[in-house]
Amino acid sequence: MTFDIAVTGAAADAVARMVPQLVSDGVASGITTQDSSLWGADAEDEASRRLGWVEAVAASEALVPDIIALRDLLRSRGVNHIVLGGMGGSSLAPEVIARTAGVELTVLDTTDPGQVLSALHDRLATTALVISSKSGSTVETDSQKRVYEQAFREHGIDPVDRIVIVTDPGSPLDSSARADGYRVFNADPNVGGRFSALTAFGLVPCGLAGVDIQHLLDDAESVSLQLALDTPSNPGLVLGAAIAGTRPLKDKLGIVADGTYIVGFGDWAEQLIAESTGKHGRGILPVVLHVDSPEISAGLPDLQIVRLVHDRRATEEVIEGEIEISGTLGAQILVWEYATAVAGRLLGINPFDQPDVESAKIATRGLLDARPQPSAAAFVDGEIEVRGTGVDGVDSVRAAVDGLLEQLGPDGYLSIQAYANRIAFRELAQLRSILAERAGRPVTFGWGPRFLHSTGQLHKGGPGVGVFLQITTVELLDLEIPGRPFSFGQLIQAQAAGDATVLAEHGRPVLTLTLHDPANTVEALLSALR
Ligand SMILES: O=P(O)(O)OC[C@H]1O[C@H](O)[C@H](O)[C@@H](O)[C@@H]1O
Repeated sequence: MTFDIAVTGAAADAVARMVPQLVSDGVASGITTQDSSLWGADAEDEASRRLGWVEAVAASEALVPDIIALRDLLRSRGVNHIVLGGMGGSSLAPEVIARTAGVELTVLDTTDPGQVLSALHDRLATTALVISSKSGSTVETDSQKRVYEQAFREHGIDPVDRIVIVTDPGSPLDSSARADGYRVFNADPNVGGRFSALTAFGLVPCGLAGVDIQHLLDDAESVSLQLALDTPSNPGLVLGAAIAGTRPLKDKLGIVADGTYIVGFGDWAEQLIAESTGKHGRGILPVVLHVDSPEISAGLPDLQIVRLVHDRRATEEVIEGEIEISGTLGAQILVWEYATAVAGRLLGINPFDQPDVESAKIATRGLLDARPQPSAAAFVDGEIEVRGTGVDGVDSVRAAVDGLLEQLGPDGYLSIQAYANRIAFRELAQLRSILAERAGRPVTFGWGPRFLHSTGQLHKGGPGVGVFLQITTVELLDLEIPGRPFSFGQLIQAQAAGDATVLAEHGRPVLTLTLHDPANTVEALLSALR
């Protein structure tokens, strides 16, 4: 199994219409030789610093022996548990790679105090922490590092022996970590976060956890020549045209794991597609679905289904209108990166920037500085406070959510954003299918603050047709962030409130449900909405 793609229906029409032009324009070879002019003059400067991923496989080979040597050293010291602190492109790929390999890696991409506390209390004596941040300035990652440094010290462990840093050369984290004596792996600064899966960002945490990272690179290498060629069968051109060339554009992309051995691929692809394409009022909304999700059989004209199947045989039985893909994880990562770059060209956008991510960060910082009293709830239903759009004249959570769904347009979608402990309250994710039944439109589910570094860009910069259901939780225990004037609990609340403010400024409806003592209210919420 290397990589196979089959297209039917509108996707096949798009391939027939677009690929010959992409071939004659030399797009595949242009991407491979890092031609930064492929996305227009406005994107050229950024693209000139963002195409290093095309040679990531070759460049990363040199890292493998160092990572394996460090893994063995840590193991010889009794370290058998790896935690990864990082957000977005610095954590989504490692999670998929490790889960697919069946290797334990604790991914801490949160500011939820309960989830951070649980991680801190989990095998600290035999844990090493990888702190990954390209920019070296992401507040979540910095907070995770601070709290682990303190915990290690309190347990008589020198953090220098247990914390490994992955960052770009010259970042603030690079300088401070080197000064503090940490082991630092530098990544290629000419690769953006969401394209960094096959660089040190994907390889260091996974390799330390025990994944066969050489195998991953070999799988990617097996498609790299095919991807470089200006031929009609180039899978990067075919997939790019199939997802971004339909007319009218099917701008929701349902990603369905249907037999693939890859675990959680949609969670990684979400960031790649949403952050790369969702800007200037355009974009493709990734929607992670199950085989039995209501959207699949609903016949929605703007939803393109891509099914990740097990092998070539399955791709011979493609469901009409769908795209079917099989392939190894390494191959899939590289093909989807090429396809996303191709999609950016077809959509006429710069696939390498994320202009609207910063707005939520600014709003969060403003709230952390000013610490305003939270606005009064419009009403309280049981233990759930209700605020936001469409709550006038209603007095139940169910009626408020119905009011939100009524604001869905014919091309709209519902985004559920749960700022919560995604381990302890994983059943909150059931809200997706519960509300998809009722909404009749695509529904996405994201954990906050992790989605802010992923689909968050598209929700604010994309076509502007989403309606938003925020779930926030107030846990009984909070956790201080050493050396910071705010706690994890205050940070996550400010992140939720900041993003709600920015979405509202974009004219989008936002309904916020706040669950006090979530251990006792999550089930009540699910029951209220079933
Ligand atoms: O790796 P870092 O610099 O910490 O960035 C983590 C994430 O931050 C931002 O949200 C960017 O939009 C993402 O693309 C990036 O992956």
